[in-house]
This record gives sequence, structure tokens and C-alpha cells, in this order.
Amino acid sequence: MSRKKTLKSKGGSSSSPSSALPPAKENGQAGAAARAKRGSSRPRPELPLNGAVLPSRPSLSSSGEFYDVAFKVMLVGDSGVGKTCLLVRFKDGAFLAGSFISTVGIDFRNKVLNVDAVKVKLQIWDTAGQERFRSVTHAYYRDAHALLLLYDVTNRASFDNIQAWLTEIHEYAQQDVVLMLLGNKVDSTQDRVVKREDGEKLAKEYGVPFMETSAKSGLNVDLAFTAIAKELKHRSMKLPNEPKFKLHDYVKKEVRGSGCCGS
Ligand SMILES: Nc1nc2c(ncn2[C@@H]2O[C@H](COP(=O)(O)OP(=O)(O)OP(=O)(O)O)[C@@H](O)[C@H]2O)c(=O)[nH]1
Ligand SMILES: [Mg+2]
Repeated sequence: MSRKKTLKSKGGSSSSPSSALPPAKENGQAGAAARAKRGSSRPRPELPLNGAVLPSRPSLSSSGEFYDVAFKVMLVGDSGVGKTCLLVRFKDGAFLAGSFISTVGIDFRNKVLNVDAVKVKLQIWDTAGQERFRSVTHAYYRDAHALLLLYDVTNRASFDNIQAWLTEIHEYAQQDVVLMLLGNKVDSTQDRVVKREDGEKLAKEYGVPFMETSAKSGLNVDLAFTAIAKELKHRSMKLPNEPKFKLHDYVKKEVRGSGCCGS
């Protein structure tokens, strides 16, 4: 993808609730991609854009779990950075070792988290990083409440492409989308080519929270999704006297380093 230094300003964000949400089955697969490819109707709306805030009347997800509020999170970044593995680690607590199977189009998984006694359902969309699927994923940005943007610390090009991804996000996503930068594969210490400080510097430049992760070891994986869930929950359900949740501060406090001593 081409690299652009400056972010383009967006010509007004649409907040129509005709959001791209999944078909009835719990873990969507090719159906969503096929629909997007056909350019026909996007997945059936299910949640309003600000989340389904119904604390007094919990909803039942298709997996049979109750939830109070639901949000859509998208994983984006170059092919091979570990988006699918990150999602599988978070959802199933396992690592997909072995040969790399690139995602085709788009896929999703649901997970319900307990955030301050509120059940938050995250509907997590795993996009294909390959350039040829870019037009498919563009169609889904608009309805995302949060984006996790990944690069691979063992692949310099994936880091260099972050600015281009940010340009794309600025162009297609909602202006107030919650964004977090993740440097994945920190377990591969021998192959690391992107220093933690480089990731921190870039994140600071763009004002986004940052952490390094490993889908293989599980480092910071739950934290990344929990932090997003907390931010979204607080945004949609803030009580009058409740202090504002500060995502940056929370991440700084909770993040674990990849070194020996959890620094
Ligand atoms: N060492 C290590 N390898 C990882 C990690 N995460 C993913 N991988 C490996 O990296 C390769 C790509 O992982 P995927 O999760 O499929 O990458 P992706 O970002 O989903 O790629 P696309 O679907 O093409 O966009 C696989 O061989 C994984 O086993 C990690 O944290 N550490
Ligand atoms: Mg994938």
C-alpha cells in the first residue's frame, strides 16, 4: 500500500445505523465476504451504532450468552501480522501454530466480557490483510466502534505501512472510532526488527494507545480487548458522577513488557 505522511481530513462521518453486522450465525465466515464482494446488501443490522445499551433488559446472544451492551471491533493490518491468531488466542486461549492460512475476505467471532459488572459483547471482525481484499474491508470500517491496528515486530514493512493504514482508517472509519496500535509477535525476540520505542514513538505521534502483544505467548492479548471494551462501555454508559475512563492511562498502568520482569 502507498505511504502517505499526512492524514486526509474526512468529509463528514456518516452515523447511519444501517451498520454492517453479521448474519444470524455466531461465528461468521465466507458469507460476509461473499456479500461484500457481490456489492449487494451488507450484513443485517443488529446493533445501533452506539451499542445496544439495555442494562435492565439483557439481550441473549446467538451463543446463548446474555449481554447488556454490544460493540463491533475490527482487526486490521498487513497480511501475516497475526490478526487471526490474536483473535483465536483471545477467543479460545490457543495459538494457531503451523502453516499460515491467510484470511479470505472477512470473518468474525463474538465474545462477552464482564466489565465492571456489565456484560459487554464484542463482535470482533477479522479482516484479510491482503491488498486484493481491501475493497471488501473498506465496506466494514464505517460501522466499527473500535479498531485494533497491528504490525509485526519481526517485519519492518508491516510497521512502515502503519501510516498508510491510519490514512485508510481516517478515510473510512467513524471519526470517534476507538483506535489502538499493537506490535505483535514479541515472543520472536531473535527476529525482532522493530523496537518497542519505535512503536511507542509512532503511537505518540498519532495520539493512539499502544502495546506490544504476542498471540503465541498470550502477552497483553486479553488486555488489548479488555481495554477497548472498558473504553466503549464507559463511553456509552457513563454515570453522572463517574470519573472519565482514560484509555491511555489504563493501558500504561496495565501493560506488561516482553522482557523477563514484566516491566
Ligand atoms: N511467533 C509468533 N508467530 C505468530 C504470532 N501471531 C501470528 N503468528 C504467525 O504468523 C503467521 C500469520 O498469522 P495470521 O494470524 O494468520 O496473520 P493475519 O494477520 O491474520 O494474516 P491475513 O489473514 O493474511 O491478513 C502464522 O504463521 C502465525 O502462526 C505471534 O504472536 N508470535
Ligand atoms: Mg488472518
